[in-house]
Amino acid sequence: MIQYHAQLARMTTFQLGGVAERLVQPSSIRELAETIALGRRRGWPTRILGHGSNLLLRDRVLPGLTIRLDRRGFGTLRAQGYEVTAGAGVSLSRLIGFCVGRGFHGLEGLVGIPAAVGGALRNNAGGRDVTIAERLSSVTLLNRDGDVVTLPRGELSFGYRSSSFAESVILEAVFRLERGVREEALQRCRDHFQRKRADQPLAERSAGCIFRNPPGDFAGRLVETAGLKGLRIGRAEISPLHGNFIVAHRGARSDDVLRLIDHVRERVANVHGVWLELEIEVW
Ligand SMILES: Cc1cc2nc3c(=O)[nH]c(=O)nc-3n(C[C@H](O)[C@H](O)[C@H](O)COP(=O)(O)OP(=O)(O)OC[C@H]3O[C@@H](n4cnc5c(N)ncnc54)[C@H](O)[C@@H]3O)c2cc1C
Ligand SMILES: NC(=O)C1=CN([C@@H]2O[C@H](COP(=O)(O)OP(=O)(O)OC[C@H]3O[C@@H](n4cnc5c(N)ncnc54)[C@H](OP(=O)(O)O)[C@@H]3O)[C@@H](O)[C@H]2O)C=CC1
Ligand SMILES: C=C(O[C@H]1[C@H](O)[C@@H](CO)O[C@H](OP(=O)(O)OP(=O)(O)OC[C@H]2O[C@@H](n3ccc(=O)[nH]c3=O)[C@H](O)[C@@H]2O)[C@@H]1NC(C)=O)C(=O)O
Repeated sequence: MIQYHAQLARMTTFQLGGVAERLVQPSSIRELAETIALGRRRGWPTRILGHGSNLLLRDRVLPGLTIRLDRRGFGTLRAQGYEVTAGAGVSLSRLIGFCVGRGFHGLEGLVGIPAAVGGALRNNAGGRDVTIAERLSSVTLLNRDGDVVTLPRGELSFGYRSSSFAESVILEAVFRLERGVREEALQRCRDHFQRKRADQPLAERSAGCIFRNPPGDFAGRLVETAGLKGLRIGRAEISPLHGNFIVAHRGARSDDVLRLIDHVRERVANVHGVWLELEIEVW
Protein backbone atom coordinates (compact mmCIF):
# COMPACT_ATOMS: atom_id res chain seq x y z
CA MET A 1 0.00 0.00 0.00
CA ILE A 2 1.36 3.42 -0.93
CA GLN A 3 1.13 6.19 1.65
CA TYR A 4 1.26 9.66 0.12
CA HIS A 5 2.99 12.55 1.84
CA ALA A 6 4.09 10.37 4.74
CA GLN A 7 6.01 11.96 7.61
CA LEU A 8 9.54 10.56 7.62
CA ALA A 9 11.29 12.49 10.38
CA ARG A 10 10.31 10.02 13.09
CA MET A 11 11.74 7.20 10.98
CA THR A 12 15.24 8.62 11.40
CA THR A 13 17.41 9.11 14.47
CA PHE A 14 17.93 12.82 13.66
CA GLN A 15 14.13 13.17 13.60
CA LEU A 16 14.44 15.96 11.04
CA GLY A 17 13.19 16.60 7.56
CA GLY A 18 10.08 16.51 5.53
CA VAL A 19 7.69 14.05 4.01
CA ALA A 20 8.02 11.26 1.48
CA GLU A 21 6.07 11.81 -1.71
CA ARG A 22 5.31 8.07 -1.54
CA LEU A 23 6.14 5.59 1.23
CA VAL A 24 5.70 1.82 1.13
CA GLN A 25 6.44 -0.49 4.07
CA PRO A 26 6.22 -3.89 2.38
CA SER A 27 5.25 -6.92 4.40
CA SER A 28 6.78 -9.52 2.08
CA ILE A 29 9.49 -9.98 -0.55
CA ARG A 30 6.79 -10.21 -3.15
CA GLU A 31 5.29 -6.85 -2.17
CA LEU A 32 8.78 -5.35 -2.13
CA ALA A 33 9.58 -6.70 -5.62
CA GLU A 34 6.24 -5.50 -7.02
CA THR A 35 6.75 -2.06 -5.50
CA ILE A 36 10.24 -1.72 -6.98
CA ALA A 37 8.96 -2.88 -10.38
CA LEU A 38 6.14 -0.32 -10.22
CA GLY A 39 8.64 2.42 -9.35
CA ARG A 40 10.79 1.44 -12.35
CA ARG A 41 7.83 1.50 -14.73
CA ARG A 42 6.78 4.93 -13.49
CA GLY A 43 10.35 6.28 -13.37
CA TRP A 44 10.18 7.15 -9.66
CA PRO A 45 13.53 7.63 -7.93
CA THR A 46 13.54 4.87 -5.31
CA ARG A 47 15.28 4.70 -1.93
CA ILE A 48 15.49 2.00 0.71
CA LEU A 49 15.14 3.16 4.31
CA GLY A 50 16.37 1.06 7.22
CA HIS A 51 16.40 2.54 10.71
CA GLY A 52 17.39 5.96 9.34
CA SER A 53 20.44 6.25 11.61
CA ASN A 54 22.86 7.44 8.95
CA LEU A 55 20.61 9.89 7.13
CA LEU A 56 19.76 13.56 7.11
CA LEU A 57 16.49 14.30 5.33
CA ARG A 58 16.11 17.79 3.94
CA ASP A 59 13.23 20.06 5.01
CA ARG A 60 11.19 19.33 1.89
CA VAL A 61 9.23 16.67 0.05
CA LEU A 62 11.41 13.67 -0.76
CA PRO A 63 10.40 12.93 -4.35
CA GLY A 64 9.65 9.49 -5.76
CA LEU A 65 9.34 6.34 -3.71
CA THR A 66 10.72 5.54 -0.28
CA ILE A 67 10.59 1.89 0.77
CA ARG A 68 11.04 1.17 4.45
CA LEU A 69 12.03 -2.33 5.52
CA ASP A 70 11.02 -3.04 9.09
CA ARG A 71 10.63 -5.96 11.44
CA ARG A 72 7.02 -6.64 10.41
CA GLY A 73 7.95 -7.79 6.93
CA PHE A 74 11.65 -8.52 7.32
CA GLY A 75 11.99 -9.69 10.92
CA THR A 76 13.29 -13.25 10.60
CA LEU A 77 15.51 -14.26 13.50
CA ARG A 78 16.52 -17.90 13.90
CA ALA A 79 19.52 -20.01 14.80
CA GLN A 80 20.83 -23.21 13.30
CA GLY A 81 23.93 -24.41 15.05
CA TYR A 82 26.10 -21.33 15.47
CA GLU A 83 24.63 -19.67 12.40
CA VAL A 84 22.02 -16.98 12.94
CA THR A 85 19.72 -15.76 10.16
CA ALA A 86 18.41 -12.21 10.56
CA GLY A 87 15.99 -10.26 8.38
CA ALA A 88 16.98 -6.86 7.01
CA GLY A 89 14.51 -5.12 9.33
CA VAL A 90 15.83 -6.60 12.57
CA SER A 91 17.61 -4.10 14.81
CA LEU A 92 21.23 -4.84 15.71
CA SER A 93 20.27 -4.63 19.37
CA ARG A 94 17.68 -7.37 18.90
CA LEU A 95 20.12 -9.51 16.89
CA ILE A 96 22.85 -9.10 19.51
CA GLY A 97 20.36 -9.85 22.31
CA PHE A 98 19.31 -13.03 20.49
CA CYS A 99 22.93 -14.17 20.08
CA VAL A 100 24.10 -13.30 23.55
CA GLY A 101 21.04 -14.99 25.05
CA ARG A 102 22.22 -18.24 23.45
CA GLY A 103 25.82 -17.77 24.52
CA PHE A 104 26.94 -17.08 20.92
CA HIS A 105 29.64 -14.49 20.68
CA GLY A 106 31.10 -12.31 17.90
CA LEU A 107 28.74 -9.36 17.49
CA GLU A 108 29.04 -7.73 20.92
CA GLY A 109 31.30 -4.97 19.51
CA LEU A 110 28.32 -3.63 17.53
CA VAL A 111 26.30 -2.81 20.60
CA GLY A 112 24.95 0.74 20.71
CA ILE A 113 24.64 1.13 16.92
CA PRO A 114 20.94 1.93 16.27
CA ALA A 115 20.85 0.28 12.83
CA ALA A 116 18.78 -2.41 11.16
CA VAL A 117 20.63 -5.41 9.72
CA GLY A 118 20.11 -4.22 6.10
CA GLY A 119 21.46 -0.72 6.73
CA ALA A 120 24.31 -2.06 8.87
CA LEU A 121 25.45 -4.38 6.06
CA ARG A 122 25.08 -1.70 3.41
CA ASN A 123 27.39 0.58 5.41
CA ASN A 124 29.52 -2.19 6.89
CA ALA A 125 28.79 -0.73 10.32
CA GLY A 126 31.50 -1.23 12.87
CA GLY A 127 32.60 -0.67 16.40
CA ARG A 128 36.05 -0.49 17.92
CA ASP A 129 37.03 -4.13 17.24
CA VAL A 130 34.60 -5.52 14.68
CA THR A 131 32.65 -4.68 11.55
CA ILE A 132 29.47 -6.53 10.71
CA ALA A 133 31.02 -8.05 7.56
CA GLU A 134 33.56 -9.96 9.67
CA ARG A 135 30.83 -12.23 11.03
CA LEU A 136 28.90 -12.58 7.82
CA SER A 137 28.38 -15.95 6.19
CA SER A 138 25.95 -15.10 3.37
CA VAL A 139 23.42 -12.50 2.25
CA THR A 140 20.12 -12.91 0.43
CA LEU A 141 19.36 -10.04 -1.93
CA LEU A 142 16.79 -8.81 -4.34
CA ASN A 143 19.02 -7.89 -7.26
CA ARG A 144 18.40 -5.24 -9.90
CA ASP A 145 16.84 -7.82 -12.23
CA GLY A 146 14.21 -8.59 -9.58
CA ASP A 147 15.71 -11.99 -8.71
CA VAL A 148 16.22 -13.25 -5.15
CA VAL A 149 19.78 -14.55 -4.85
CA THR A 150 21.92 -15.77 -1.97
CA LEU A 151 25.60 -14.87 -2.11
CA PRO A 152 28.34 -16.23 0.14
CA ARG A 153 30.60 -13.80 1.94
CA GLY A 154 33.40 -14.53 -0.56
CA GLU A 155 31.41 -13.02 -3.42
CA LEU A 156 30.79 -9.74 -1.61
CA SER A 157 33.17 -6.89 -0.99
CA PHE A 158 33.25 -4.54 1.97
CA GLY A 159 35.36 -1.54 2.88
CA TYR A 160 35.40 1.24 5.43
CA ARG A 161 31.66 1.98 5.89
CA SER A 162 31.02 0.67 2.38
CA SER A 163 29.84 -2.43 0.54
CA SER A 164 29.02 -3.76 -2.90
CA PHE A 165 25.23 -3.67 -2.33
CA ALA A 166 24.54 -0.33 -4.02
CA GLU A 167 22.20 -1.79 -6.66
CA SER A 168 20.49 -4.45 -4.54
CA VAL A 169 18.10 -4.68 -1.62
CA ILE A 170 19.34 -6.77 1.28
CA LEU A 171 16.60 -9.14 2.44
CA GLU A 172 18.33 -11.22 5.10
CA ALA A 173 21.76 -12.36 6.20
CA VAL A 174 23.39 -15.30 7.93
CA PHE A 175 26.04 -14.63 10.57
CA ARG A 176 28.52 -17.21 11.79
CA LEU A 177 29.13 -16.93 15.52
CA GLU A 178 31.17 -18.79 18.08
CA ARG A 179 30.20 -20.70 21.15
CA GLY A 180 30.94 -18.66 24.24
CA VAL A 181 29.85 -18.16 27.80
CA ARG A 182 26.64 -16.17 28.05
CA GLU A 183 27.68 -14.12 31.09
CA GLU A 184 30.97 -13.18 29.45
CA ALA A 185 29.26 -12.10 26.22
CA LEU A 186 26.81 -10.04 28.26
CA GLN A 187 29.67 -8.41 30.13
CA ARG A 188 31.39 -7.52 26.83
CA CYS A 189 28.16 -5.88 25.67
CA ARG A 190 28.00 -3.84 28.87
CA ASP A 191 31.66 -2.82 28.53
CA HIS A 192 31.26 -1.79 24.87
CA PHE A 193 28.10 0.13 25.60
CA GLN A 194 29.61 1.94 28.57
CA ARG A 195 32.63 2.99 26.54
CA LYS A 196 30.48 4.11 23.61
CA ARG A 197 28.19 6.09 25.88
CA ALA A 198 31.19 7.77 27.51
CA ASP A 199 32.59 8.81 24.09
CA GLN A 200 29.43 9.60 22.10
CA PRO A 201 26.16 11.50 22.74
CA LEU A 202 23.94 8.42 22.42
CA ALA A 203 20.93 9.92 24.17
CA GLU A 204 20.67 12.84 21.75
CA ARG A 205 19.28 13.12 18.23
CA SER A 206 22.05 12.53 15.69
CA ALA A 207 23.08 10.35 12.76
CA GLY A 208 26.28 9.13 14.39
CA CYS A 209 29.53 10.41 12.93
CA ILE A 210 28.91 13.06 10.28
CA PHE A 211 32.24 12.78 8.45
CA ARG A 212 34.41 9.88 7.39
CA ASN A 213 37.75 9.71 9.13
CA PRO A 214 40.38 10.94 6.64
CA PRO A 215 43.25 8.50 6.05
CA GLY A 216 45.52 8.43 9.08
CA ASP A 217 43.49 10.87 11.15
CA PHE A 218 40.19 11.35 12.95
CA ALA A 219 37.49 13.80 11.95
CA GLY A 220 36.55 14.27 15.63
CA ARG A 221 40.10 15.31 16.48
CA LEU A 222 40.27 17.74 13.53
CA VAL A 223 36.96 19.35 14.54
CA GLU A 224 38.01 19.62 18.18
CA THR A 225 41.43 21.13 17.42
CA ALA A 226 39.80 23.63 15.04
CA GLY A 227 37.98 24.89 18.13
CA LEU A 228 34.53 23.94 16.91
CA LYS A 229 33.11 21.72 19.67
CA GLY A 230 29.94 23.18 21.14
CA LEU A 231 29.40 25.53 18.17
CA ARG A 232 25.72 26.05 17.35
CA ILE A 233 23.91 27.15 14.24
CA GLY A 234 20.20 27.54 14.86
CA ARG A 235 19.25 24.54 17.00
CA ALA A 236 22.01 22.24 15.75
CA GLU A 237 25.19 21.83 17.76
CA ILE A 238 28.57 20.16 17.39
CA SER A 239 28.52 17.79 20.30
CA PRO A 240 30.73 18.98 23.14
CA LEU A 241 31.37 15.26 23.82
CA HIS A 242 32.47 14.13 20.33
CA GLY A 243 33.53 16.53 17.58
CA ASN A 244 32.26 14.27 14.79
CA PHE A 245 28.66 14.25 16.05
CA ILE A 246 26.14 16.99 15.30
CA VAL A 247 23.15 16.87 17.61
CA ALA A 248 19.71 18.32 16.88
CA HIS A 249 18.00 20.14 19.73
CA ARG A 250 14.27 20.70 20.00
CA GLY A 251 13.12 22.97 17.18
CA ALA A 252 16.11 22.17 14.93
CA ARG A 253 15.70 22.08 11.16
CA SER A 254 17.73 20.08 8.67
CA ASP A 255 18.98 23.34 7.29
CA ASP A 256 20.63 24.15 10.64
CA VAL A 257 22.59 20.88 10.39
CA LEU A 258 23.52 21.52 6.74
CA ARG A 259 24.81 25.00 7.52
CA LEU A 260 26.83 23.62 10.44
CA ILE A 261 28.32 20.94 8.17
CA ASP A 262 29.40 23.62 5.64
CA HIS A 263 30.89 25.74 8.39
CA VAL A 264 32.88 22.82 9.85
CA ARG A 265 34.23 21.77 6.47
CA GLU A 266 35.45 25.25 5.66
CA ARG A 267 36.99 25.83 9.06
CA VAL A 268 38.73 22.45 9.18
CA ALA A 269 40.03 23.02 5.63
CA ASN A 270 41.43 26.42 6.66
CA VAL A 271 43.00 25.21 9.90
CA HIS A 272 44.19 21.71 8.89
CA GLY A 273 44.16 21.71 5.08
CA VAL A 274 41.80 18.68 5.05
CA TRP A 275 38.43 18.59 3.28
CA LEU A 276 36.15 16.31 5.31
CA GLU A 277 33.98 13.90 3.32
CA LEU A 278 30.46 13.19 4.53
CA GLU A 279 29.83 9.84 6.16
CA ILE A 280 26.08 10.37 6.44
CA GLU A 281 23.77 10.53 3.42
CA VAL A 282 21.68 13.63 2.78
CA TRP A 283 18.35 12.84 1.10
C1 LIG B 1 23.85 7.29 18.01
C2 LIG B 1 24.45 6.67 16.79
C3 LIG B 1 25.61 5.92 16.89
C4 LIG B 1 26.18 5.32 15.76
N1 LIG B 1 27.31 4.58 15.90
C5 LIG B 1 27.83 3.94 14.83
C6 LIG B 1 29.00 3.12 14.95
O1 LIG B 1 29.57 2.98 16.02
N2 LIG B 1 29.46 2.50 13.84
C7 LIG B 1 28.85 2.63 12.62
O2 LIG B 1 29.32 2.02 11.65
N3 LIG B 1 27.78 3.43 12.47
C8 LIG B 1 27.25 4.08 13.54
N4 LIG B 1 26.16 4.90 13.39
C9 LIG B 1 25.62 5.14 12.03
C10 LIG B 1 24.53 4.17 11.56
O3 LIG B 1 23.96 3.47 12.65
C11 LIG B 1 25.09 3.18 10.54
O4 LIG B 1 25.54 3.86 9.38
C12 LIG B 1 24.09 2.12 10.10
O5 LIG B 1 24.76 1.19 9.27
C13 LIG B 1 22.85 2.65 9.39
O6 LIG B 1 21.86 1.63 9.39
P1 LIG B 1 20.31 1.98 9.19
O7 LIG B 1 19.54 0.71 9.23
O8 LIG B 1 19.89 3.03 10.12
O9 LIG B 1 20.33 2.50 7.69
P2 LIG B 1 19.71 3.83 7.06
O10 LIG B 1 20.33 5.01 7.72
O11 LIG B 1 18.24 3.73 7.04
O12 LIG B 1 20.26 3.71 5.56
C14 LIG B 1 21.64 3.80 5.32
C15 LIG B 1 21.93 3.33 3.88
O13 LIG B 1 21.66 1.93 3.77
C16 LIG B 1 20.73 1.69 2.72
N5 LIG B 1 19.89 0.57 3.12
C17 LIG B 1 19.15 0.46 4.27
N6 LIG B 1 18.57 -0.75 4.32
C18 LIG B 1 18.94 -1.40 3.18
C19 LIG B 1 18.65 -2.69 2.65
N7 LIG B 1 17.85 -3.56 3.28
N8 LIG B 1 19.21 -3.04 1.47
C20 LIG B 1 20.01 -2.19 0.80
N9 LIG B 1 20.32 -0.96 1.25
C21 LIG B 1 19.79 -0.57 2.43
C22 LIG B 1 19.96 2.99 2.59
O14 LIG B 1 19.37 3.12 1.32
C23 LIG B 1 21.05 4.01 2.83
O15 LIG B 1 21.81 4.14 1.65
C24 LIG B 1 25.57 5.50 14.50
C25 LIG B 1 24.38 6.25 14.39
C26 LIG B 1 23.83 6.84 15.52
C27 LIG B 1 22.56 7.62 15.40
N1 LIG C 1 20.91 9.45 18.71
C1 LIG C 1 19.73 8.97 18.44
O1 LIG C 1 18.90 9.62 17.85
C2 LIG C 1 19.39 7.59 18.84
C3 LIG C 1 20.27 6.92 19.61
N2 LIG C 1 20.03 5.65 19.96
C4 LIG C 1 21.02 5.02 20.79
O2 LIG C 1 21.65 4.01 20.02
C5 LIG C 1 21.80 2.84 20.79
C6 LIG C 1 21.15 1.63 20.11
O3 LIG C 1 19.82 1.92 19.79
P1 LIG C 1 18.73 0.83 19.39
O4 LIG C 1 19.32 -0.12 18.44
O5 LIG C 1 17.50 1.54 19.03
O6 LIG C 1 18.52 -0.03 20.65
P2 LIG C 1 18.26 0.29 22.20
O7 LIG C 1 19.41 -0.32 22.88
O8 LIG C 1 17.93 1.71 22.40
O9 LIG C 1 16.98 -0.59 22.57
C7 LIG C 1 15.71 -0.56 21.92
C8 LIG C 1 15.73 -1.77 21.04
O10 LIG C 1 15.46 -2.94 21.75
C9 LIG C 1 14.98 -3.87 20.81
N3 LIG C 1 14.19 -4.87 21.52
C10 LIG C 1 12.91 -4.77 21.92
N4 LIG C 1 12.54 -5.91 22.46
C11 LIG C 1 13.60 -6.75 22.42
C12 LIG C 1 13.84 -8.08 22.81
N5 LIG C 1 12.89 -8.80 23.38
N6 LIG C 1 15.05 -8.62 22.60
C13 LIG C 1 16.01 -7.91 22.03
N7 LIG C 1 15.84 -6.66 21.63
C14 LIG C 1 14.65 -6.09 21.82
C15 LIG C 1 14.16 -3.08 19.84
O11 LIG C 1 14.36 -3.68 18.60
P3 LIG C 1 13.29 -3.57 17.42
O12 LIG C 1 13.50 -2.22 16.82
O13 LIG C 1 13.69 -4.69 16.55
O14 LIG C 1 11.94 -3.76 18.01
C16 LIG C 1 14.80 -1.69 19.91
O15 LIG C 1 15.57 -1.44 18.75
C17 LIG C 1 21.23 3.16 22.15
O16 LIG C 1 22.28 3.54 22.96
C18 LIG C 1 20.36 4.34 21.95
O17 LIG C 1 20.40 5.18 23.09
C19 LIG C 1 18.91 5.01 19.54
C20 LIG C 1 17.99 5.62 18.76
C21 LIG C 1 18.13 6.99 18.40
C1 LIG D 1 29.91 6.67 15.22
C2 LIG D 1 30.36 6.06 14.15
O1 LIG D 1 31.45 5.20 14.16
C3 LIG D 1 32.58 5.48 15.00
C4 LIG D 1 32.74 4.29 15.92
O2 LIG D 1 31.67 4.23 16.84
C5 LIG D 1 34.04 4.44 16.70
C6 LIG D 1 34.30 3.17 17.49
O3 LIG D 1 35.40 3.33 18.24
O4 LIG D 1 35.15 4.63 15.79
C7 LIG D 1 35.03 5.75 14.89
O5 LIG D 1 34.92 6.98 15.58
P1 LIG D 1 36.25 7.79 15.98
O6 LIG D 1 37.33 7.50 14.99
O7 LIG D 1 35.91 9.20 16.22
O8 LIG D 1 36.63 7.04 17.33
P2 LIG D 1 37.07 7.58 18.73
O9 LIG D 1 37.74 6.43 19.37
O10 LIG D 1 35.94 8.24 19.42
O11 LIG D 1 38.14 8.72 18.42
C8 LIG D 1 39.33 8.49 17.65
C9 LIG D 1 40.41 9.48 18.06
O12 LIG D 1 39.96 10.82 17.87
C10 LIG D 1 40.07 11.56 19.09
N1 LIG D 1 38.94 12.49 19.23
C11 LIG D 1 37.67 12.04 19.04
C12 LIG D 1 36.61 12.89 19.24
C13 LIG D 1 36.86 14.21 19.62
O13 LIG D 1 35.97 15.04 19.82
N2 LIG D 1 38.16 14.62 19.80
C14 LIG D 1 39.21 13.78 19.61
O14 LIG D 1 40.35 14.18 19.77
C15 LIG D 1 40.08 10.51 20.19
O15 LIG D 1 40.73 10.97 21.33
C16 LIG D 1 40.80 9.36 19.53
O16 LIG D 1 42.18 9.53 19.63
C17 LIG D 1 33.79 5.62 14.08
N3 LIG D 1 33.62 6.80 13.25
C18 LIG D 1 34.09 6.88 12.02
C19 LIG D 1 33.81 8.14 11.28
O17 LIG D 1 34.72 5.97 11.46
C20 LIG D 1 29.72 6.18 12.84
O18 LIG D 1 30.24 5.60 11.87
O19 LIG D 1 28.66 6.84 12.74
